[in-house]
Amino acid sequence: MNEFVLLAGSKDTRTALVNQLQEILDGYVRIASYSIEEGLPGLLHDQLVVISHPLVLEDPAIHHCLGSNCKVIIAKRIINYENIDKLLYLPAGTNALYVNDSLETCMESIDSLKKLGIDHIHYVPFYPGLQNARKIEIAVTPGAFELIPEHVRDVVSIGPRLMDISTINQILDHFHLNEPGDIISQRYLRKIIQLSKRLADTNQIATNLNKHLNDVLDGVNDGILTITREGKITVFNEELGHLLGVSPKQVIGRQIDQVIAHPELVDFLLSPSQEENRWFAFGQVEAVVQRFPLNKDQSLVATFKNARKTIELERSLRTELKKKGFVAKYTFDDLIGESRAITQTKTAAKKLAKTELTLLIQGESGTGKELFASAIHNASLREKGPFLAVNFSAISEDLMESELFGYEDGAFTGAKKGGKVGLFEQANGGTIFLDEIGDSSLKLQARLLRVLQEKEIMRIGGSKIIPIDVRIIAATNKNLLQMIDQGTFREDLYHRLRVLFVDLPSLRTRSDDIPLLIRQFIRHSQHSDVTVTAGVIEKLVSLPWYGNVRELKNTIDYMLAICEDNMLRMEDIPHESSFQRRGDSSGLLGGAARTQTNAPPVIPDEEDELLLILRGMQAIAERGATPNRRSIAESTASWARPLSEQQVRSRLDVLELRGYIVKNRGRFGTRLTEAGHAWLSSHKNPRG
Ligand SMILES: Nc1ncnc2c1ncn2[C@@H]1O[C@H](COP(=O)(O)OP(=O)(O)OP(=O)(O)O)[C@@H](O)[C@H]1O
Repeated sequence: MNEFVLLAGSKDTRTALVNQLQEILDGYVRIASYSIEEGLPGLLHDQLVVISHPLVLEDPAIHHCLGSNCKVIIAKRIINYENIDKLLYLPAGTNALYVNDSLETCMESIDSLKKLGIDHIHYVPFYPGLQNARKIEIAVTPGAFELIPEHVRDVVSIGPRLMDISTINQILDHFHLNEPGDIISQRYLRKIIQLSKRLADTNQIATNLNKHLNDVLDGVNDGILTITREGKITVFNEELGHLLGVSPKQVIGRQIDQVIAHPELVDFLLSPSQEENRWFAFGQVEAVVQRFPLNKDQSLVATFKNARKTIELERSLRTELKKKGFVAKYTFDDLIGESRAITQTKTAAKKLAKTELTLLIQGESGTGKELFASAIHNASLREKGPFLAVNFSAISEDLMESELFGYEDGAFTGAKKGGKVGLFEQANGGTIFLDEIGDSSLKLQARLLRVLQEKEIMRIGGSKIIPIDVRIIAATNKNLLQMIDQGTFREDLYHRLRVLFVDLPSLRTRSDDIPLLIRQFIRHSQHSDVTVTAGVIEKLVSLPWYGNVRELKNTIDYMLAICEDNMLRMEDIPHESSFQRRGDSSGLLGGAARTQTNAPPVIPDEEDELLLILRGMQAIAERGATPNRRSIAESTASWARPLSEQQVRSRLDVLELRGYIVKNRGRFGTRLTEAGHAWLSSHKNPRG
C-alpha cells in the first residue's frame, strides 16, 4: 500500500494529524509519523514527506532525515473544526489571549479563525518572551497550556490545527489516487457536517429552553418586565401585557418609553433611585411594582403584583393557617387595663415585639401570658407567619419531644408511617409559644437549648439538620431562679430564653382594672345587656384574685349564668371559700375541688420579697443614703437566703415594670414612686 511519512514538531500535533488523516485516508494510504519532540527517523529515501509546519522544516534535525529523492509537502493547516463551538459560546466582544509558542503561529491561527468567521472575539496574541502582556483572564490555545500566564481564569482549548483538504488532495495526487477522491472528500465533509449538526442541536436546545422559559414567564400571575440599562425591553410577559393593555409580541427590543404610556412608571423604572417598591394604578387595577437590578446593574427586572389578588392570596393563606389553628387570636387592643402597671407592661411589650429576640414572659397563673404572647406575635414582623402554642404542663415528656421535633419514618415503635413534621418546623417563618416552660424536663431543656443556640433541629431518628426560622416566646408562672437553685431548671437555658422579658403584674396589684375587665367580660358574653350594682364591683375589687384575670373571668361567667333580671347582685357572688387561694392551683369553675378556708390570704413569697426590697429601699433612703443594687443586696444580708446584686437587679426590673420604682443612674439612685409607697402601706407585714 502507498505510504508517506509525517514529520511534526510536537507529539500533540503529530497525534492530532495522524488521527485526522487515518480517518480520512483509511484503506488507501498508510502513514508513518514522527515528531521532533519524540525523536525522528533515520535518513529517508524515495519517500513522500509531509511536514506539519514551515517552522518544522527549518529545524536542522529535519534536514538530517531528508535523503535523496524525497518529495516534501508542507502542510496547510486549518483550525480544528471539532472544537470551534467552544469559541462560539464566548460572548461577542470578549477579549481573549491566543496562546501559542511564537508570534507567527499565533497570528496564523488568529487569521484562520477570523477567515472561518469566528471573529466575534477580540484575540490578543500571547507567546513566550512577549513584553507588557495584557492581563486578560480568558485564554484560547491549541494546547500550549504550559505557556498560559497565571492570571488567566478560563481556558478554551481548541486542540492542534488539522490538515486542510488542499494538502490532503496533494497527497492523493502524489499517489495518483484520483478515483477515491470523492469518497475522501466526503469523509472530510462528513466531519464538518457532524459539527454543524452538533451546533444545530445546541441551537435547538437553546430554542426549546427559551420557549420553556417564556412559557414559565407567561404562566406567572405577576407582570414581569426586564429592560437593559438603556431602557430596551428584553422580557415582557403576557400578564404584563394584560395589565398595561399592550401586546407582548410587539414590544421586545423596543424602548420602554415608546411602549408604556405612563410617564411616572417609566421614570420609576429608569431613574437610578434607591426606591424599590411603589404603587401604581393602571385603569381600574392597582399594582405594586417592585424593581431590582440584574447582572451587576446591566439590566433591571420589575415585577407587577396585582394588589387585590395579593390581598386575596394573603387572606386565603391566613384562612389556611386558621383552619390549622396556627393563628394568634389576640392583639394589644384585646389586653384590657388602664392601670399604670399594665400600661407600662404593654408599652414595653410593644417595643419588644418589633425585635426578633427570644422572650420570656413571667407572671402568675391567669395573668394573660398567652394573651401577651399572641399580641406580641401579631405586632411583630412575623405577624403573617404561623403562631403555635405548646403547653409543657399538658403533655408527657416523650410525646412533647416528638410533637416539637417530629420524627422520621420508623423512628420508634408506634411511630406514624412516613414520619411526622414537628411543631418547630410547622412554625417556620412565625412564632412558637412555649407555655409553662418551667414544667419541661431536663432532657427537653437540653434539646431546647440546642435549638436556641443553633437555630436548627433534627427529627427524632433522623440525621438531617433542618434549619428553622422561628421566634421563641416562652412563659412561666414558676420562679425559674429558684428552680435553678434547686437544679431543676438549666441556668444556661434561662439566660437564652430571657434575652428579653416581660413580667406580668398580678391582678391584685392592678385592682383599678377590675371594673374595666368586668364590663369587658359582660360585653363579650351572651348576656351583654346585663348590668352590675356598684356594691358588686366594690366587692370584686376587694378580692385577692390569686387566679388573676382567668379567675375573675370565670367568676363573671358563673354570675352571668345564675343572675336574674339581667342584673349581677351581691348574692350572685360565689362564697369566698370558692376563690382560689395562694398556692392552690384550682380556681373557681375553671379548676377542680375548692378548699374551704376562712384564713386570710397568704402573701406569696415572691411578693414578700418585692415588698421587703421596697421596705429596705425606704430604710436606706431614710438613712440619707442612696438605694442602689449593692446597698439593697446588703439590706437583705439578714434574710434566710440573702439576694445577690444580680438577683436584686431582676427584682428591681419587676418593680419598675409595675411602676413602683424609678431607676436613676448616679446620686439619685433608685427611688420609690407614689404607687410604690401606696403598695407598701397597703401590705403592712410581709414575712421576712
Ligand atoms: N389584660 C387582659 N385583658 C383581657 N383579658 C385578659 C387579660 N389578661 C388575661 N385575660 C384573660 O384571662 C384568661 C387567662 O389568660 P391567659 O391564658 O393568657 O393567662 P396565662 O397567664 O397564660 O395563664 P396560665 O399561666 O394559667 O397559662 C384568658 O381568658 C384571657 O383572655
